[in-house]
Amino acid sequence: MTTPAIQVTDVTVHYGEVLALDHASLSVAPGRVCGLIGMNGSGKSTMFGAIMGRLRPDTGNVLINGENPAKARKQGTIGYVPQSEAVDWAFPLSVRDVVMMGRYGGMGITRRPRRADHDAVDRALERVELTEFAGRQIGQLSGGQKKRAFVARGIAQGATTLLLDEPFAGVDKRSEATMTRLLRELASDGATILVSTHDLHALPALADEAVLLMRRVLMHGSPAEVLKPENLALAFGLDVLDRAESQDSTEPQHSPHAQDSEDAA
Ligand SMILES: Nc1ncnc2c1ncn2[C@@H]1O[C@H](COP(=O)(O)OP(=O)(O)OP(=O)(O)O)[C@@H](O)[C@H]1O
Repeated sequence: MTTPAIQVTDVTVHYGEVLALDHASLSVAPGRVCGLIGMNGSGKSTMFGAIMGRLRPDTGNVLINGENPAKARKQGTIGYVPQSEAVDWAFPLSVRDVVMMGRYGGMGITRRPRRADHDAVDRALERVELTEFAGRQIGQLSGGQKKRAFVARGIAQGATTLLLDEPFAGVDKRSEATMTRLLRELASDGATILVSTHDLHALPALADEAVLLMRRVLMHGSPAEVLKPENLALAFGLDVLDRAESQDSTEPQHSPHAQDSEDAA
């Protein structure tokens, strides 16, 4: 049997009295795109923290390609695209600097970048179609472009597992389509991708499989199965069913995110 790219087994996490993950288990095979969905506070970011080895579970364990997550992080095999809120966009770093950070994990921040590092950064920028923005301060990109800059950081570091926390929040449909295409291409090249999203409409085009999270994994199946209103109701509450009926759709939750535009950049 193939070793799962991401294996979360029986993970429980508390923040003081708050139970954020409750014996959650999840397995994602290499080359798959998996959507992680759940309401606010259902534990998605905590799940990412556990997978990245940034927090120590009270119970259970995580393996990345059969390795300890701290080791995977050190080796650069796991990359992370944070929520926009988690980034200080005013920081005086260019897009190229951000992508170059993907190379520091392997070489230590004290070493000057070498030709191979610059080449890897160039290739990553090209892959995410940001070459022309390389010199721009990171905060002066559109929402979708910022996300792609962080994907490029993961590509430059050679990550084979990518975690994306809300990559579609605050981006327009065109940026969403560009990101979806990019993630699908990376997966066909063998990368494993776990994406948390509130945008349920994005899931069928994006993901091979989806996980419903509510402190524990309520369901893990195809997007079509997970998006059935009766299954979404398990994670989002019964009002989802009412909205689904009124829209005559199996994709009941429209993303309320603010729009921005790549063209505005
Ligand atoms: N540092 C913290 N200290 C205390 N409680 C926390 C902390 N971080 C998260 N929590 C709580 O843990 C639970 C899970 O939070 P988490 O951020 O993982 O959820 P989420 O699904 O990512 O939410 P969102 O969709 O809003 O980003 C929530 O009840 C949250 O309030």
